[in-house]
Amino acid sequence: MFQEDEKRFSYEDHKTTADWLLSKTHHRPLIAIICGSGLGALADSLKDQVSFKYSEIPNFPQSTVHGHAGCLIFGNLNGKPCVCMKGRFHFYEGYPIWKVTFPIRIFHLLGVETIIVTNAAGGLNQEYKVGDIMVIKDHLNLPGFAGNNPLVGPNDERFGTRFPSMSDAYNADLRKLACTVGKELGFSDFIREGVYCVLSGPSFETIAECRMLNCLGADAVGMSTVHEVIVARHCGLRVIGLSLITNKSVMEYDSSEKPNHEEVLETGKWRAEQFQTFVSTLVGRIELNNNF
Ligand SMILES: O=P(O)(O)O[C@@H]1C[C@H](O)[C@@H](CO)O1
Ligand code: HPA
Repeated sequence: MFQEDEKRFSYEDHKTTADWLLSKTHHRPLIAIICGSGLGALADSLKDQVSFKYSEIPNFPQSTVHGHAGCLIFGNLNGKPCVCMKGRFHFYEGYPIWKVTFPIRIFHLLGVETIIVTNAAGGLNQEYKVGDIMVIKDHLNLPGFAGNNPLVGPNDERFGTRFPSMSDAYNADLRKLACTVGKELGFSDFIREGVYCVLSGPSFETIAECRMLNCLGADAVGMSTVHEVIVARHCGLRVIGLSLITNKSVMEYDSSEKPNHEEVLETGKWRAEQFQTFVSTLVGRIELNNNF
């Protein structure tokens, strides 16, 4: 694969980035949030913000996708110290998979203990509606079946073990908390729990692929998140994942629907307020300092 020609970042390179950030801000985040496509408004609700463009952070890749602004924002959300990626990196942008997940290890070195990964996704489950929020219960790493796993390559034990378990990837207590918070907010009509499947993109799925993924047990399909989650679990972060169902996957040959990025961003805008309330309330209820 052409991307693997690039030299991987060492533990020391990661430390350089983390130490640079720690020297530039007084914030010491315990929760990291990754904003999915069209969900960047979430980052704007942080109080006492200190913000860095990705272009000024040593070793950081750049965002190239519309709807991913490209800045790292530190601040407090509902009283909790957070760091928020307003814009993530995707494999389809041409980054090697280890670079896509670079920020996760930076979060670990900053002292983060819990990560909230959000994304926009197509709804494969026929009961799902556009605008539903799916709490991710588990994932299917389809690129991983073909060897595209971010942990392929030499393992640095300072980050984590060679063979991490993924049977507990999405923290059960946090999933339960998310469902409780959803109920309390009166959001039950559009909160779901399901399985997210990652593909590499950037092309959307064919009808046959959507049918196959649904048969395999996937409720939603997207182009991100799973690689971040694998690296997060490898270095011991606690994970909760949330998918906004921005479009229904096309499952019928007589349908004239076509998934498109504009619809994805529009749904993000349309659900922005409730999505922000949901995440902010959840953050307020998360127990910190390894008290889990
Ligand atoms: O970053 P996420 O996974 O939210 O973005 C999804 C996948 C593609 O990047 C894009 C397609 O519209 O949205
Ligand atoms: N497929 C893949 N990725 C996506 C989709 C989709 O339908 N919607 C948003 N991201």
